[in-house]
Amino acid sequence: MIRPEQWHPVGGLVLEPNARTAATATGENVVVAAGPGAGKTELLAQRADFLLRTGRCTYPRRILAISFKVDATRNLRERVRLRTGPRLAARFDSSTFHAFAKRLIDSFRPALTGHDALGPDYRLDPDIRIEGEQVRFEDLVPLALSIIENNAHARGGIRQTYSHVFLDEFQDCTGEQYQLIQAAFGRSGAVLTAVGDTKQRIMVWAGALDGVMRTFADDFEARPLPLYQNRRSAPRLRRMQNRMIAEMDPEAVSPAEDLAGDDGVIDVLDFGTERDEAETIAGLIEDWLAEGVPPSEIAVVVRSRPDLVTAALGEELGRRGIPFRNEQASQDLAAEPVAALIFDFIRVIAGEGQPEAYASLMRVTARAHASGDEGARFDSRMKRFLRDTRAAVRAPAFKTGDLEAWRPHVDEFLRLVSRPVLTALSPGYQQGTRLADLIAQALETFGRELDMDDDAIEALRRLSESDAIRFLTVHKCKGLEFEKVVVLGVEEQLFWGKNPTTVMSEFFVAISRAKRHLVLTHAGRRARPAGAQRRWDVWRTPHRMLLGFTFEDS
Ligand SMILES: Nc1ncnc2c1ncn2[C@@H]1O[C@H](COP(=O)(O)OP(=O)(O)OP(=O)(O)O)[C@@H](O)[C@H]1O
Repeated sequence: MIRPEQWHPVGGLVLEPNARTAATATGENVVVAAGPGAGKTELLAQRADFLLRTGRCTYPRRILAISFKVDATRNLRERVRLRTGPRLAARFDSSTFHAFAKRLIDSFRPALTGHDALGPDYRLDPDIRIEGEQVRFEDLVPLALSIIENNAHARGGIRQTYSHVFLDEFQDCTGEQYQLIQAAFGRSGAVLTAVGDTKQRIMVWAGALDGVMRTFADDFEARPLPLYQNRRSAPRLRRMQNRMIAEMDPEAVSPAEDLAGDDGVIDVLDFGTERDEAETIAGLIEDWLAEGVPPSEIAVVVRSRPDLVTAALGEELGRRGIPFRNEQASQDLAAEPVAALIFDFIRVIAGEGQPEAYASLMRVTARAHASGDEGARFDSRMKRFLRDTRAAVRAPAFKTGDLEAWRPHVDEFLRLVSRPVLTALSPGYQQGTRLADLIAQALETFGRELDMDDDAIEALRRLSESDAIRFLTVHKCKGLEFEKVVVLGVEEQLFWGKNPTTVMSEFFVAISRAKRHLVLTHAGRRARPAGAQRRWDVWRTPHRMLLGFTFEDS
């Protein structure tokens, strides 16, 4: 343990004064409002390191960090583990609002009474609530709130557990979520740190509270500590962001002298049709890859309906053998341990030299039998099975491009791993049909990728994070950053909405993901893609207002 004055930011980072104050605050709540790339998430990781290393978060109490997306929770957990080491990081719980609420329900379920009462084997379902048996995802936060509000034992338990609470992307907190935070930690000894950016508020449709950061500052007497630097984007890109900030939040504008410099590129490309667009953008991407830009540093962002808007580009990339991943379908799935297990299995039997996949496969399957003779027998059975299956899928008669040919092998593998090991992979797998649904989804997703080129290893590359270019919606790209960002279709027909502020915030989130190179496109005509069921506008108009922010003031 070290004294607070001995603490330095880990990784040799230099924190600007407000960031350092927020990272090392001891008795007071803090709200950090800052623009894109200011290092808000990094600040939380540093703060966790400070609290754990100096013992300000006293053993055995813990830190709770709440983010909005599963991959953001993973990212933060991983950063803290790397910075602080596994032993101290074990007291850092990184969770989504839904997961936190579910944990409360599972721990204090008998406190739910009347219509809210739930049996021990209750299930989760996306759409249907059945009294006593099944709840929807959207019911989790209100049920957890009811527990906290009505049960002093639960309230006391949660307050005893957590001495510090972090709230990431707080601008998107909804009324219900805010109530849960208030009920759990309002007027308690817990110290709260909230970070967010009102200009990136894109969850208004889901009930994000108007002015939640200000409300929080008032209710929790939190000290506002704005950050001013942008650690992510090159100056030319920051100047474009700054022109948008001047419209959205004039007080947060940076002085021009802070943004001087020629580094960074913004291209606006105008196309006749989506085919021309696909060809040029695929060509650009091919060049970037040839120059050595890693695929994981390239993202294509669309406002909505990514599967339709990117269809032509996907075909063109496929034709050129460039792996890409449509995150709409696969991002959440890739985070599921059972999907990862299935993909690793296919990698091992279909590919050459897949040491990482093999090692993680064996790590999981080793759990089937702990140790001793039985363990050794299981191990050799698994190895034999893998050898035989490898031979089977390499036989000339095996139809590599047909999902149905793979299915019996995957089924056999999962049977061998055994159901108890599979259900132990994640707490949610014991409930209802979740495990079976995920297995079916993993196979379907693999099948869809397989249809593109009949190549199992290429299909899996497209599904893996590091080897594929990512197609993302604005909502999925929140909190991420890439060297090259292409925003496809900056058109009135895509960037529209009842609330112009939200449209602007969404565009702002998209463009602020780029570190050095931003490409904005629009096409005059987008042919109706196969599978477009709802309204589809063939003729398109460039979004002049949004594109106007690319012009440098002279
Ligand atoms: N103090 C610092 N010094 C150098 N680099 C930093 C510092 N803080 C953050 N960074 C880097 O800057 C980039 C942006 O940081 P981070 O993702 O934490 O920003 P953010 O404020 O959460 O952004 P956004 O709201 O746009 O998602 C990251 O690459 C991070 O590693």
